[in-house]
This record gives sequence, C-alpha cells and structure tokens, in this order.
Amino acid sequence: MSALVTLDNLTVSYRRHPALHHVSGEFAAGSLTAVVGPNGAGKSTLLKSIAGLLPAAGVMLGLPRQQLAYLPQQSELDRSFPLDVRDCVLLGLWRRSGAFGSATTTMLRDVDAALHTVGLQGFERRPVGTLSSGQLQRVLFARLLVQDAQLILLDEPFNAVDANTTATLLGLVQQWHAQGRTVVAVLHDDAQVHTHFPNTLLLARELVAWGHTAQVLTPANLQRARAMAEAWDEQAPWCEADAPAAAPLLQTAS
Ligand SMILES: Nc1ncnc2c1ncn2[C@@H]1O[C@H](COP(=O)(O)OP(=O)(O)OP(=O)(O)O)[C@@H](O)[C@H]1O
Repeated sequence: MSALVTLDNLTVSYRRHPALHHVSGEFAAGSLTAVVGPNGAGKSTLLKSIAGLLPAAGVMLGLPRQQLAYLPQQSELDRSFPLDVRDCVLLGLWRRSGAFGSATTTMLRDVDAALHTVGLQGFERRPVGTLSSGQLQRVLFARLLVQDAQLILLDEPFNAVDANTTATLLGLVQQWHAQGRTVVAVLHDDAQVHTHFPNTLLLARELVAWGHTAQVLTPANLQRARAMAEAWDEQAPWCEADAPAAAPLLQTAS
C-alpha cells in the first residue's frame, strides 16, 4: 500500500528539548493505527505535527491538507465559546460553505443526519458548553462525519467517555477504516488497541516500534518504552539536530 503520511527523521522540540526525536516511518493509505506510549512520550506532538499545527519539516503528506481532519484532546477545547451543537457540527463543512458562507438546506440535512448517527437528535440547539464529556465527543465525531476527510487524526478520543459512547464512536472509526480512510488515534487502553487497531506506533519520544499491533505491543517493547520515558532528563543536552532558537517556546528540526 502507498504511504499517505511519511515521517522523515521528524524531530520536534519545545525550548530545544525534543518531544519527538528522529522518528521515521510511514502511515499507509487506508491504515488504522493506534499511537501509544507513556505520558509525555510525544504522542500529541506527533498528531499536531502531522496536522500542520507545529512547524515540522519531517512530515510529508500524500494528500491536500484540506483532506485532513484533526480531533484534539477535549482538554484543549474552549467549551465556553457560544456555539450550539448544530453550528459546531456545521464547522466541519467549511470546505463546502467557505469561511463565511451560509449553510444550505442540504448542509443542514447532512448535519442533522450526522447528529442522528451519533445518537444526538434533539440536541441541535443545545449550547456546547452544557454538554457532558461523552455528549461533546459525540458532537465532535458528528463534525468529523460531515467533514468527510481522507486522513483522520484523533487524540485520546475515548478519554472520559463511558463504555456505551466508546462503542458508538469505535463503530464510526471502524466504518471510516472500512471506507478506506486513514485513521491515526492516540490511545491509552492496550486492550482496546489489541482488539480494534491492526497497526500500532509505540513512542517514547523516540520510535520504539511500529507495525502490526501484536508485534509492537510485546512486554519487551512496553518495558523498553517505560524505561526510555523514565530515563528522560529535562536537563539533558540540547539535540544537535535542533535549529537555533527562533521562537522562545516552540522550535522544530528534521
Ligand atoms: N507547548 C509546550 N511547551 C513546552 N513543552 C511542551 C509543550 N507541549 C508539550 N510539551 C512537552 O513535550 C513532551 C511531549 O508532550 P506530548 O503532549 O506530546 O506527550 P503525550 O505523549 O501526548 O503525553 P500524554 O500521554 O500525557 O498526553 C512533554 O514532556 C511535554 O511536557
């Protein structure tokens, strides 16, 4: 299968300390991959780099960026924004409506169909700030549904979500995979990864293993990832690959 996303010696640093260090490999078109690793392993940094939110020179996309959808961790979302559920899902249609375009009847029908799919019919006019975590995650998946992207990046999509909602959302992930879309999800539940994700990328700032899930999530690899994470030293020398300081908080190098 051809590569949809290629990582070529990807190094991303904050204050010159690498959060990702010399990571190389490929996400094949149509693949379904879990990204796992200890806290602070660089998983969110990897997704943000692929999404183009960090200036990462080592990421090559085999599709236009408009074909990419990114779901951040809920903790990164501003829920106080005055938006109702229907308008929140409508944002997923910006490619069809344009930044300031108005919604057509067809678009509103698609939005309501997506809300029905995630079990939230009747919630159209609810302010998003009043939703539970699980309900908000269903709304955000409805937005992904209407966005209709070929590459879908999910950062801890089932965090703080109950078993029932997780099953519904996992069903959508399986559906996207069956449709030939490429899905990459940061997850912490190894059993869930074993059951639902054919491929896994195990990170501990550096790449520990990447391939078929059963061959990646071995006790030896997991132990190695833990040891690498524990060995991390905030005072370690700067990575020689880092670019000279250009911005105070965030730099990247390949
Ligand atoms: N904006 C930032 N400024 C400085 N350091 C950062 C920033 N974002 C992340 N880091 C650091 O980069 C490292 C990797 O963070 P990242 O969030 O990518 O890890 P993660 O694997 O997603 O962690 P978790 O499982 O806890 O969500 C951590 O040491 C973190 O403290």
